[in-house]
Amino acid sequence: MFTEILYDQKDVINQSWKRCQEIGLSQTDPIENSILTGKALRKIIKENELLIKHATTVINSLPSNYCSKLVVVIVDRNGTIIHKEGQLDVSGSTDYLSIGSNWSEENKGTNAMGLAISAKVPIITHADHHFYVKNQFLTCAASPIYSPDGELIGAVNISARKELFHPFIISLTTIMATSIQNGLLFDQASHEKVITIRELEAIASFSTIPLLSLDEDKRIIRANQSARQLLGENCIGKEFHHSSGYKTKVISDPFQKQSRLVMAFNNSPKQTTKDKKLYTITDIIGSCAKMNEVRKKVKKAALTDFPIIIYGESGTGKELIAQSLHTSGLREDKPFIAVNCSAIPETLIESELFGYEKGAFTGANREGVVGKFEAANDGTIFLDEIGDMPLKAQAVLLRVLQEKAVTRVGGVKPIPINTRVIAATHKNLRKEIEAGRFREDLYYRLKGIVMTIPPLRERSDLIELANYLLKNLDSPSLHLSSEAKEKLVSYHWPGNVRELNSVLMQASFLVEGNEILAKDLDFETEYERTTEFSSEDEETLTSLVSTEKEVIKRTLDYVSWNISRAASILKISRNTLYLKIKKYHLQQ
Ligand SMILES: Nc1ncnc2c1ncn2[C@@H]1O[C@H](COP(=O)(O)OP(=O)(O)OP(=O)(O)O)[C@@H](O)[C@H]1O
Repeated sequence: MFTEILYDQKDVINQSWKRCQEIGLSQTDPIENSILTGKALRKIIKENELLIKHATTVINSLPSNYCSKLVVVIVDRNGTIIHKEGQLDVSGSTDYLSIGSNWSEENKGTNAMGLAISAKVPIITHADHHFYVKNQFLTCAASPIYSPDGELIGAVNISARKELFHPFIISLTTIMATSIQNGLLFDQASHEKVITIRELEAIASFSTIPLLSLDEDKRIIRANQSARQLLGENCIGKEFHHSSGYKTKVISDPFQKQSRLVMAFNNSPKQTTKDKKLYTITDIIGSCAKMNEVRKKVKKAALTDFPIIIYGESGTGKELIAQSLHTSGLREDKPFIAVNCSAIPETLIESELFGYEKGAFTGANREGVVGKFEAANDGTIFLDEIGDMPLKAQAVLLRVLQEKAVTRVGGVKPIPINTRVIAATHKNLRKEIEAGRFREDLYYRLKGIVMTIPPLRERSDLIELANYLLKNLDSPSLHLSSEAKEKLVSYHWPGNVRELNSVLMQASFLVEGNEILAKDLDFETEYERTTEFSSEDEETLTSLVSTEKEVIKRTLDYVSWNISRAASILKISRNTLYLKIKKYHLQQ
């Protein structure tokens, strides 16, 4: 049994021995035994305070007689022992495995702690697996410990005299490492939504609970090791989708309670604004005449309650302007609610905008739901992509604007609404009216002040904006060479500021040194693909269009029509994806 269990680890141990020999260690030499003490020790203990706190909790949960013949230690990411429980049954060597000693492979030769840190695997080193003869009386098992962000932060190790070897000791260190990780995750995620996930077909293969912490946009902020095994090591920062073959259970969700409270009772609006970090007027960068004009209009319009229509191509900053209008105005402390009008399915438009009472229809949330208008009461509602709103939905919207009240689906009592309305679109609404796709009466309800955001290619302050965006990337010392500036200025920027940001991000990754050269600027072909084709050969055009349609359909089907996920796979914005679904009449 013993050899079987250790078989997989043989390679790891052999390679470790090889490294020890390569760096000139000799099995019979005295072992390096310097020990950190005083200020230096206090410093690393302070740095690892949280790790020690959670490790202590886990160790204390072991039966009290457990540590009588073995010792449990925690090492930091460099292999230094920062916590110890129990004593080794070694006569004359009471300070074996003492706090402050370093058990990295370079110092102590092949050993479980050192290997758990360097090879990042749970490992047993038994008897003569240890490189130094002096350590061969030991049997040790260690498992690495990761932070909720997936960084290796240390290891938990159990050691005993070799006669006390038990193969299951490695399971114990692994369970302890997982418990410590979960403790850290819960600690750090106390204000976040934490869920556990189960892959439908693979429940049995994972013995520990996969835990995720999500932010309000359902992005993964933290994940324990089991969750990363299921979702991939690079899952942090990605959106999590309940639909993709996982069963989930909410463990704690303080922010949902909070936002429900805000939405239902509207009694903590300052927090809503702060939580969502809305843009303010100082975030509008650019000093060209057209942007100065926009900024002037924003300042003036913010102090009124007139409805506003913002025109501008995709990525020009319409939402930035809408948020700045809100944060510069009298409703600054009240909610700002954005609605993507092209994204709401016709059948759900009323429940989305008006909300619904409990039990209003099959599948409805049991507690009922607050609609967008009610959530935006006293604040601002931002109707994005208004030009893409289906006609039926337009009729519903018109009703709210006329009546200044909403009645929840399944409810009877009209709720008065006092909301500032800001709409935005990349379409010419006049033309849409002429084509019969937009209601004229709605247009006049929405049209108070009109603002047009210039496309980036018409702005003379492109380099100023580029410098600002560069500064906001992680490397503030980066700057543009004169050829790079010329290349930026001569490009036509179909994706506007959003595209500029992504080109600079890519350049900051490609650049060698601090100066971004023209060759580092890689313009996105995706934008080329999404622009209209005009002078193409008709056959090529048809085949390109049908290929695009096919790829989009296949991707949507693959992710069960999860729009965010499909957009992320296709590397286009959600809005662009909605436009394409519409253009190609794609259906689920
Ligand atoms: N003048 C500006 N100054 C600073 N950042 C800007 C400016 N204009 C746009 N941006 C940035 O560009 C990105 C796109 O802006 P935003 O989402 O407001 O565009 P949009 O017109 O609403 O796009 P879409 O129509 O595709 O939703 C954001 O990250 C925004 O912060």
